[in-house]
Amino acid sequence: MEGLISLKTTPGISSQSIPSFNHPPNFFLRRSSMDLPLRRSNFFAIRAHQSDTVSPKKEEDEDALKVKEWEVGMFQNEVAASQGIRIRRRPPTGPPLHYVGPFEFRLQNEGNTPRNILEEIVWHKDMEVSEMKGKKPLAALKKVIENAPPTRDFVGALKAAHSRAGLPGLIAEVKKASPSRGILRENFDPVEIARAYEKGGAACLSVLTDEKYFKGSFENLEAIRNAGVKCPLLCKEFVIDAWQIYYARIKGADAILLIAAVLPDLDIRYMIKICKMLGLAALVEVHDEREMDRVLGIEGIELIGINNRNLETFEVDISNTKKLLEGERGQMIRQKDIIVVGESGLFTPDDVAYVQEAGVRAVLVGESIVKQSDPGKGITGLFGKDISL
Ligand SMILES: O=P(O)(O)OC[C@@H](O)[C@@H](O)c1c[nH]c2ccccc12
Repeated sequence: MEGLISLKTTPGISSQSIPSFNHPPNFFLRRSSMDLPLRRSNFFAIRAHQSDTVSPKKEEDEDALKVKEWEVGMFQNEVAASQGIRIRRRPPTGPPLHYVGPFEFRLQNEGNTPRNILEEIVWHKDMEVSEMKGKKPLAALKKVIENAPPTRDFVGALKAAHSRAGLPGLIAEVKKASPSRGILRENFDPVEIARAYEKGGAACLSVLTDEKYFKGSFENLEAIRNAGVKCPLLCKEFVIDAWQIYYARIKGADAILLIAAVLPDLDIRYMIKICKMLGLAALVEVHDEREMDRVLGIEGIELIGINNRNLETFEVDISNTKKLLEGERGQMIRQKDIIVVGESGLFTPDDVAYVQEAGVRAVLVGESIVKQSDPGKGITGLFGKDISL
């Protein structure tokens, strides 16, 4: 049985004063900008609070707007679920409330506990982004972007590396830690690692910016960009809000990751448009056939990453890349001239040859090269030869 985790009375609101409502009480708006959960208690508390200052007509309009917002939120969650997206968005104020007479109480494990690590990361990101947005509003970011140096051609660099060496172009990842592997490198100097990767023949770099789970940062991204590293940079983030794309752009990103397990199609479409506007490449990441099919239905995608790691369970299986590129899917990818990136769990020249054979033109590698005392030499070990020549 689930535990009772809080119990309190609500001043001014008794169960009798709450009109019945057809919507489930624990439904939350998805958008982080609308942080107020429109449960009936809040909804009517807002009304009560406003009633002496707002005219009845205005109040009615505002109520109608709140109900509409609630419905739109419900619709968005339903759309995500219908696309097979299992990752739910964070309930803004914890577990849903229940009422017995004048008492409110909350139950544990009732939609308030993340079901897996990806969901936990996304819920934490929701809070982080709301806070950062407050400090740096979009309008301010847009001003900075007006004077920002141009982006570098991420896709072009991968294509050039692939046709030059006849091997998958390498996106080398600046990665200090991960939730599945813990700390990968103790003495971690992001700029030094980035320079070693560049010297070792990487076509592009990936820089983790998530702090809590991957011990990365936007400062790392900015420092690598400002250190004169020429490889185009992928901002490796959990993007849930377009604001993050603008922020990545001002911190020096040339490309950004969009994870299909987290984002509904409409969000991916919208974010790809923003990327194009800002001169960024979008690497759209999939893990299974369903996500691949969704993404193949979206116009304008140039780069698809196949993650061999399941972000919900951490299981790694490099045959996933092969599986997702077989048959009609592979055909469609070739027709559309999409560059596929094989991601995660690649350690040996055999691994690289295996995913190349499966059809990738690029690979994204972290652990196996970042762990080496000289990450540049790690690249030589990964490919079985010096690719910097
Ligand atoms: O360290 P690896 O197994 O070589 O994996 C690198 C990269 O693929 C992995 O870090 C990654 C792929 N997709 C992600 C999404 C979020 C965070 C991390 C990732």
